[in-house]
Amino acid sequence: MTIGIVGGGAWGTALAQTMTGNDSDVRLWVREPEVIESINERHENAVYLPGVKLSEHVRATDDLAWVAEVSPVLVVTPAQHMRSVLSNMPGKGQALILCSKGIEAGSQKFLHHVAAETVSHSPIAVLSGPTFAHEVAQGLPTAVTLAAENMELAQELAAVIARPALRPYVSSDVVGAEIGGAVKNVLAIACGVVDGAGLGQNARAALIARGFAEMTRYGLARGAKAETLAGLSGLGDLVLTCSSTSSRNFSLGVALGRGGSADAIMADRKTVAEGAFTAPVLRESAEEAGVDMPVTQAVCALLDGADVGDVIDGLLNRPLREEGV
Ligand SMILES: NC(=O)C1=CN([C@@H]2O[C@H](COP(=O)(O)OP(=O)(O)OC[C@H]3O[C@@H](n4cnc5c(N)ncnc54)[C@H](O)[C@@H]3O)[C@@H](O)[C@H]2O)C=CC1
Ligand SMILES: O=C(CO)COP(=O)(O)O
Repeated sequence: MTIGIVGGGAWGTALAQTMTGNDSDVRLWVREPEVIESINERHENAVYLPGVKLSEHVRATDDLAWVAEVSPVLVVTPAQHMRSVLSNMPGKGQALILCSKGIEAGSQKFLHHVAAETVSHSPIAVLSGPTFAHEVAQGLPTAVTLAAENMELAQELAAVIARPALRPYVSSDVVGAEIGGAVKNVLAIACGVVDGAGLGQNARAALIARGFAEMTRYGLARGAKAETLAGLSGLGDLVLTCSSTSSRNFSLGVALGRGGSADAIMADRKTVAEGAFTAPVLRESAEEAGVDMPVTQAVCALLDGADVGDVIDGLLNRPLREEGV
């Protein structure tokens, strides 16, 4: 079988390599000519996933129409570029599996809404969970949530993408799967700040737990199911990303916690730290829904240049409250 992938960053490339595992061919749409050359000539994505040998069954291309001929197509662009990329993709009823994590700035739309608006007639699913690209590319065991409103579609797609070391769990909670992935990126920045500012392991655990409470409040207000938020795409990914400098979001937070400015830190990077883009959109969306998200607000303040000590004091000096709300 042939699988399409749109987006040749670390995650799109890792998924491409993994998908070849069932004797499948992969058509991978890549934006940068030098990355296409690196994948097709040297079987490595030297820019975004260096050091991983790719199968000859991965063919990189700049021809979106060629990728769109097959089904399913995994969509792995940065969240803020999904609309512009998909609006150039011919809709042929191919199933789309969205693997990006974020909320569209400006519209506050979740990515399955963005995809539905840009590619007509495509059934849509979301793949999300604790998945560092470099580990998946090495074939290390990984479990993900695969959500589609139509459970039969979710099961069908799960069978197509399952591999010996990639285990999808199906769900019909598309909104929940998206919210977990989007919100955890923001919380991972906060956990990185705790690390960078030397606040200790207790503070990090507190932040994970209170961050999860925040994710749950927001998720429930937006129609997610609690069990999805407590699953792989929510709590699972939150724990992963809040624990390791392998996370770009966590490492952005570490640099902020050491007193760096967001603009300067991100100017040096080619890779995407989605939480920096999600945080202000999430804050707006939460305010509209009447949901209190103090950690998200703190991350927004830090990204806007607030002093780390002041922001931490602000969080610690909030009125005492009941835990379960
Ligand atoms: N890297 C990882 O371990 C994982 C990443 N993700 C998600 O996958 C999505 C893609 O992230 P990565 O593959 O890690 O990207 P990356 O950080 O490795 O690479 C950046 C990507 O952005 C693309 N890009 C830059 N400017 C663009 C533009 N104007 N239009 C379209 N594309 C543009 C580049 O071509 C490249 O593919 C993100 O939403 C991320 O949260 C999800 C799970 C794991
Ligand atoms: O989403 C991820 C792991 O599940 C990757 O996290 P970062 O984008 O923070 O590197």
